[in-house]
Amino acid sequence: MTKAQDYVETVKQTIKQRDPEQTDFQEAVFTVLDSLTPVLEKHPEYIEANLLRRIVEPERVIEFRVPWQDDTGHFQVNRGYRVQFNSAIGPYKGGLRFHPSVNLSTVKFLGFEQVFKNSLTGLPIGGGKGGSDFDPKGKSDSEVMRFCQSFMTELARHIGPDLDVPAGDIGVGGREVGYLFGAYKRLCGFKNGVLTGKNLTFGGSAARTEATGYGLLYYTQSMLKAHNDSLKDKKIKISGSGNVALYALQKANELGATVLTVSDSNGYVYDPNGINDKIVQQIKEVERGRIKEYAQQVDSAQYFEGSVWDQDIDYDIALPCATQNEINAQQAELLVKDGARYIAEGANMPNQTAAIKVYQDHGIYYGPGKAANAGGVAVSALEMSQNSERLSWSFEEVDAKLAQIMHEIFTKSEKAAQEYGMDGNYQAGANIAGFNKVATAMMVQGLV
Ligand SMILES: NC(=O)C1=CN([C@@H]2O[C@H](COP(=O)(O)OP(=O)(O)OC[C@H]3O[C@@H](n4cnc5c(N)ncnc54)[C@H](O)[C@@H]3O)[C@@H](O)[C@H]2O)C=CC1
Ligand SMILES: O=C(O)CCC(=O)C(=O)O
Repeated sequence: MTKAQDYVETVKQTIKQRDPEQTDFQEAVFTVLDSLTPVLEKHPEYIEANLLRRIVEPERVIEFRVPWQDDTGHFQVNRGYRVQFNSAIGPYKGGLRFHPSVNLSTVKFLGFEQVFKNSLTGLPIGGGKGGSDFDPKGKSDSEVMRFCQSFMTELARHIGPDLDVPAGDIGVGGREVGYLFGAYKRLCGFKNGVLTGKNLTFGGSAARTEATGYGLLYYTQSMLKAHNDSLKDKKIKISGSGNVALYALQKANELGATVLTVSDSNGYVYDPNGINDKIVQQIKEVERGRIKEYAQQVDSAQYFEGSVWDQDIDYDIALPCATQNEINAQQAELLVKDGARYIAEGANMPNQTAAIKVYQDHGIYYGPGKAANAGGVAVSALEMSQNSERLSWSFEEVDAKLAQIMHEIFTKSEKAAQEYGMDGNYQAGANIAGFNKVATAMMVQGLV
């Protein structure tokens, strides 16, 4: 074992011992650490400075009670979190997730990923993430509002436009960001740089709603182009039907691909003629319905219970846009068998580590979430810029910057992989390129 390998193993063991139950967090961290061994060989000063041990420890973890009243008058309690992971290159930045599965391991894994993702955007944002085990599904607007108000009553003291700037994630969209902003304003006054993903009427950015899904397709375009390929006439499988999935679908249709599937946590719809994004938008964004309603409206579509990744059909590109660990090794084997050659992650960590190994073994081009889905946070950072200068840019201007940023993220990752002799390994490339900037910043800031 080299000194670098030995150091990486020691850091991994420390995490396993200190937080044995945080399996999602461990998965995210180990994937990054494994990519960094060659960087440590080249930079022994990072080992000397115990940099990895510091980088895997959040700067601050906030956990709080969120009491709220439901429509029947009963008092309910949820748990709220904000993990302020790393502020080496800018204020903490990252979304809030409201979903019953949220726990400390979830927000720590998401916060850790966010550090490297935000670095890859080239914009001055550190990494953070938060959320709650509150489930907005099935709740009335009034219940969601009361929950958001209570959540912000505690969170407000920990955030600010130059300190920590939350946004949306699963279960937190425009409605929730609006309620959270209203509550913050009553406590601290109108500072629109405190949250992103806001409504356009009070400082939201054009194209933020579309940014993660559109950005995913811009990244995928760059990846295909690197292999003299294009999206035209490609068959795509998308999972999820939320914010990321919907706008990935819309952009894929616009770019001439055929999207065969979308899904939710109950099942998926398959339409060999191509999924119509306007119908999905109406069902999910307007009616807040379930995806099976699509098959009730479109003759050529069928609805199936279960995971879309168990469906056996030929296709070219996989875009998982639902949630973490949605694809296991067996499902990855099926993807290979079905002829898919590219996979780019709209969701955060949708592939289990064993699934990624399958892609590597079969030469499937794999774009990791921290690169492929960075478009959302990139446009959030552009929203912060617009708030600071008290101006609003046009949709076309923001969209053009987004496309440029996604292209640069792909190129940076590709080059970093090449530099370390791992040509075509976009996962290692993204981890290394994201790490380099944060590492340099931490080294010159002394013991932080
Ligand atoms: N909203 C954003 O700007 C960004 C989101 N992401 C990631 O993208 C993913 C999706 O987020 P959003 O679209 O914003 O959330 P959303 O709440 O709008 O949609 C989530 C979607 O995933 C589906 N889903 C949730 N749990 C599932 C499960 N266990 N199995 C199958 N489907 C499931 C839901 O039915 C829904 O269609 C998450 O991993 C999130 O962290 C990443 C970057 C930015
Ligand atoms: O726009 C943001 O700050 C949040 C984006 C996010 O949560 C993510 O990239 O996973």
